Amino acid sequence: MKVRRSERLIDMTRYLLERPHTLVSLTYFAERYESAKSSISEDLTILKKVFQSRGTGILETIPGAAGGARFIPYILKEEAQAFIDEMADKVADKSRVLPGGYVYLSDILGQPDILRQVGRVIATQYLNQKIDAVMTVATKGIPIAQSVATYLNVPFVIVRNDSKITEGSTVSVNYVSGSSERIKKMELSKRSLTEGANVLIVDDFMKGGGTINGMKTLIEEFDANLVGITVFAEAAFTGNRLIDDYTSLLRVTNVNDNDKAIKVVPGNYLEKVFGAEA
Ligand SMILES: O=P(O)(O)OC[C@H]1C[C@H](OP(=O)(O)OP(=O)(O)O)[C@H](O)[C@@H]1O
Repeated sequence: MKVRRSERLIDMTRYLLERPHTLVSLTYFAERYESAKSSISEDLTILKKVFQSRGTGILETIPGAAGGARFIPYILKEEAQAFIDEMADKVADKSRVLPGGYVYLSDILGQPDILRQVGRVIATQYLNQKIDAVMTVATKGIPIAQSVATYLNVPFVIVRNDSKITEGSTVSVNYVSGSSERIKKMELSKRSLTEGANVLIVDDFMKGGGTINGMKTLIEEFDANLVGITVFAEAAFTGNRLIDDYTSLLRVTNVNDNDKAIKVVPGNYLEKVFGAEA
């Protein structure tokens, strides 16, 4: 039985939002709603306009027999800026200061609504780039990687600091933990990445950059390509930071575990993604 437009629009919206970066054919929708392709095209035009005006994302419409629609989630600069400012206020709490210049983030990055926004913000930075996998290191980076991977609709791979029989054969690299000057090892299952894969690195926190640098080395070992590095927060680091080309949502500019002082400002995300006037 033919489905009314109001019902089609609601169901199409859900269907497309659950399948970001995926081309859904006109034929599929026409059969799903037992409606003419011309009606579906009109539906998609309505969705395209509303998604754009409400800042939901881009609805690419591809014409022709093999045509269809592809939903690309993004976040508008104003919404991203408001979220980053809100996170800066949340993190700038002296009770979060940890020894060694680290900051306690697990409560913030354990909240689904915050993780959803973090994923949307980071995915927006890479929406026009070919990403085959999102990489992070266990443990605290995992929820961020899962959220970004959901918005980009690609797998995420987890680098580990310990060997597990359940990971099968692995590639391992030694790296200098930038903060502690200690040699550490990280490894990734050989099944995780294929040669030439385009990889995005994400993590919750960067201080000396040694962890990120270790993941960069792993990507080289797989003959894969590093597309970008984005972290939720970076700490001011006076040493020789091992990473120079990265993006951060927040920057912890002043943290002192003696007097528990902490100052948090927006990182370089807004400028890198939306331009200098951000
Ligand atoms: O830039 P660096 O000086 O290398 O530090 C950044 C590391 C340290 C910390 O992880 P840990 O707390 O060591 O590990 P886990 O995420 O498993 O808690 C954080 O999640 C980053 O991965």
